[in-house]
Amino acid sequence: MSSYEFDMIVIGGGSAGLTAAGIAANFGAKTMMVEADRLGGDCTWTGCIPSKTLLKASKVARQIKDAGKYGLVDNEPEINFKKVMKHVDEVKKEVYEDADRPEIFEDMGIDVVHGKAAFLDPHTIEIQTKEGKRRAVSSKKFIIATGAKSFVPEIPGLDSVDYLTNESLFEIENLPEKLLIIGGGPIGTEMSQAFVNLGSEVTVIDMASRILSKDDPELVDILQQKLKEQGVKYALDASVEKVEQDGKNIQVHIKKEGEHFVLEGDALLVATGRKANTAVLNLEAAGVATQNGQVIVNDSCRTNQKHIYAAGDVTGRYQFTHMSEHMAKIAATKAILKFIPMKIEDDMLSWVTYTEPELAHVGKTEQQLKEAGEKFEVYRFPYSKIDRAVTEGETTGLVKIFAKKLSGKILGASVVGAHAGEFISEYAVAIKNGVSMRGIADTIHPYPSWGLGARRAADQWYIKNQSEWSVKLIKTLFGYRGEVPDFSDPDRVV
Ligand SMILES: Cc1cc2nc3c(=O)[nH]c(=O)nc-3n(C[C@H](O)[C@H](O)[C@H](O)COP(=O)(O)OP(=O)(O)OC[C@H]3O[C@@H](n4cnc5c(N)ncnc54)[C@H](O)[C@@H]3O)c2cc1C
Ligand SMILES: NC(=O)c1ccc[n+]([C@@H]2O[C@H](COP(=O)([O-])OP(=O)(O)OC[C@H]3O[C@@H](n4cnc5c(N)ncnc54)[C@H](O)[C@@H]3O)[C@@H](O)[C@H]2O)c1
Repeated sequence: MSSYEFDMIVIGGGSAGLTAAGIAANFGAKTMMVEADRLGGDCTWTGCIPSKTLLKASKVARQIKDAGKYGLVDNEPEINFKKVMKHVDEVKKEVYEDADRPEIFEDMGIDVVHGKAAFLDPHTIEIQTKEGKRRAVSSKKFIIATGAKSFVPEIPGLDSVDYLTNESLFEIENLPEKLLIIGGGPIGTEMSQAFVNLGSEVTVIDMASRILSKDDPELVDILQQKLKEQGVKYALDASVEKVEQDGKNIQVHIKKEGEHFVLEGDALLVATGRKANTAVLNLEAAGVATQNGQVIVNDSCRTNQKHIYAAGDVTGRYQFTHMSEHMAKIAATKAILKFIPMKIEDDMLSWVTYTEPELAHVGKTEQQLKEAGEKFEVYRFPYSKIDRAVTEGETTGLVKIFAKKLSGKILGASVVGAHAGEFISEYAVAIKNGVSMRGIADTIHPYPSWGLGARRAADQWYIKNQSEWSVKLIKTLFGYRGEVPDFSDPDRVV
């Protein structure tokens, strides 16, 4: 019998913590979950849910503006921003009530405790409640799932202006007239579209030469072109020199191509990455190793301490809800059942930026494949050839698949366009289960579904593998008398 009070303590109740605690309890471990704030974490309260709800409201506004393209009348949407934000708030609460409430986890037998946890020694944590009460608890095993918060760079003057981060953005009551965003990553890009559609003037400032630097440049260009058409302005390759408050306005001083410019807005969103929540955990007491403040884990999500695992944003490895859940599943299973072979499926990493058009990716990027010296073909298929895209007036888009020429083995895929986030799941299933381009091409997909676009894109594998000599061989073997098609363009789309 263990001398510890619990078999498992999960620290943090966000996407990773909730998943890990649920799995641990399900395996019969006496489990405690400690949460400093509200169960649900970043995703429910300050991340995915509010951002996607705000984006949806903004997309509806855009549809009203652009109704003419469906034969209806273009109209200027009447935007009551307070109501929009009330709706965002209601959706957060709905998700919390449905999936994150403490009672749901208490019903699984989990001891849910509110308070901030810090290690006292490798097997004991101290929990400090909001009221200042302290309690020490011991456990045989731990999973650290304390997430991350916004990283704010040291820009002169930033501390003296009222800037926003994802933690405060979804609490604002008034629509900014001019919103400046520092950072053109997923947060900056999604929010630039949300606010421009709702009527703000938006400028994105980034020190990099392009937005969404982890995504395929060809596809990012397509998305960025759309965002520019909708009114988003960009100051890229720009270094932010200082920030100043000028009455109600905020001035951002930038240097670009050797010249100095001042951008002015009534709101400033800082979206420049994330910083792991490890400062208060006292990880030294547990002997857990970190790098740049992030908990170091191996592919089984184990730290350098055999009984302590970590999952999600606190590890700094991926910073997506689905990856936090994937890691939590591995961490909890490995911690409880030790010998089950499970590891992070890096090759299957996927993500979606939920703009309109969406931008999605799974598996290896073209750049990664080139760097690894891998031989592969790129199969492109434009949305303009997908009948459903035509009927829906959503022809801006491109499917790009990276696969082996002969076997058709899929190594990665990137899609920009409507429902790209759904497309990408088909490629994720294919990569995981070894379904080749031919396998997708030969699978019946209903007409005229979006999914049929995935099949048609896979048909390109047949097209690219056809050649003049193969047709000539067929003709000779069977005595056929037709013409040999023109194969001079290997990238022709059929
Ligand atoms: C604006 C925005 C939009 C996003 N959109 C998407 C998206 O569309 N899709 C996607 O996949 N990902 C998205 N993400 C990323 C996603 O939100 C995170 O990857 C995910 O929430 C991380 O989950 P986590 O459990 O690791 O951390 P968190 O959700 O941050 O949970 C950590 C929890 O630990 C608690 N905690 C911290 N320290 C302690 C302590 N000492 N003791 C006790 N508790 C503690 C915190 O209060 C928190 O509740 C978005 C993020 C942002 C900011
Ligand atoms: N749809 C999604 O899945 C989704 C949506 C939002 C956020 N997220 C997650 O949240 C994480 C954080 O998002 P993010 O957009 O804050 O971070 P990010 O790290 O992806 O992008 C930050 C951007 O800010 C720029 N930057 C950094 N410091 C700067 C400075 N001083 N001046 C000018 N530019 C600067 C960088 O060049 C980069 O382009 C993402 O990595 C992602 O994993 C996911």
